[in-house]
Amino acid sequence: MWCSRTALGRLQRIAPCTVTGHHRAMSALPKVYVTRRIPPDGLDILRKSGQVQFELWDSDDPVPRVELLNKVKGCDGILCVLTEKIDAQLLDVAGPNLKVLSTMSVGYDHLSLEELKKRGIRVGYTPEVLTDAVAELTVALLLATSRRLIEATHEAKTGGWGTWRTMWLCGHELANSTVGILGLGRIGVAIAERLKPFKVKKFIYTDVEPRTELANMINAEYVSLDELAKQSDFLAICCALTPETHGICNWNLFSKMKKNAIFINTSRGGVVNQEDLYEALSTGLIAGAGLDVTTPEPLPTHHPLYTLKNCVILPHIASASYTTRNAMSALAANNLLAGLRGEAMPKELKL
Ligand SMILES: O=CC(=O)O
Repeated sequence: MWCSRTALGRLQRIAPCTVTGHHRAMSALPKVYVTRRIPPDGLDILRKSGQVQFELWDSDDPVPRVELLNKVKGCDGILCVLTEKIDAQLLDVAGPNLKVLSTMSVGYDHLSLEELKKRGIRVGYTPEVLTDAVAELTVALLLATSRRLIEATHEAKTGGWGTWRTMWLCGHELANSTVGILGLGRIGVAIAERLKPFKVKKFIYTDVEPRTELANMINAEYVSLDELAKQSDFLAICCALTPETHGICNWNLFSKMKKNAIFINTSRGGVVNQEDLYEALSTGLIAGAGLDVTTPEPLPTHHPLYTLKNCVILPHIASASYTTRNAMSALAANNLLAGLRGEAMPKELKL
């Protein structure tokens, strides 16, 4: 029977399944596997649709690969999150019934698009609904890094706060600065819109080609990657992780940056060469880095980047607001259902 309870060893809690759909006709309903406990709005949509029977990995932790491979067999649809690698092996195991893959993320570097396309599987993702939350967090991380907030609270808590000192915990301010954006999309624009009231002097950006319409919204100038590195006081990384952007933030880039520059990454850890970033931060080549994403995730607690006062590391929380995560889960559910009905998805990735 599709509904089963699975014991998964000591670390993993038992993953209860959830089945929805009309009982009378359940066996006729498309089968869907949901790879994680997703926020309630998305689950409600799936439950109330009466359109699918679905099983859920009802845990906050990722489904073990073996279990995932077992569960996707014969499925018509999969709703996944960014920790699941959707590759040829998984798609082969899932088999020919699989028509729709819906990811609850704007990023899709965990999906093998070529393999999906080859099999005619449609893909839904969740852009736009998370733009505000990600931009907000990026600004928070930028300010925490440039104004040294984490270091400062640590000093206050641990007795480092002596008298008021003239140069103690000085940081870098946004007023009159040049802000660079690597990869100008909706999120980059939303970040710039939020930074503008801080009296930023100039926005510059680079991308594979000029994004004139978006750039006009924030009066940003298109420059080369070299110029972006040279001119930016603050550099925000907003590009997708692709073979072209993998490791693009490396020694070559850092060595061209200003000594006072603050580097902020809320896209994917893979765009950064972390050894080079460590060197750049520890030798004072650049002033600081704020990272919401790393390689790997979680970043092991013994990683050298944690030893640096000028590196602020967050555990990939850019879209983590209640509203946004619910909106992402609702959109992922609606993408899945529309795809299974053979209709246009609210947000479909063009393969
Ligand atoms: O990183 C988060 C996402 O891709 O949605």
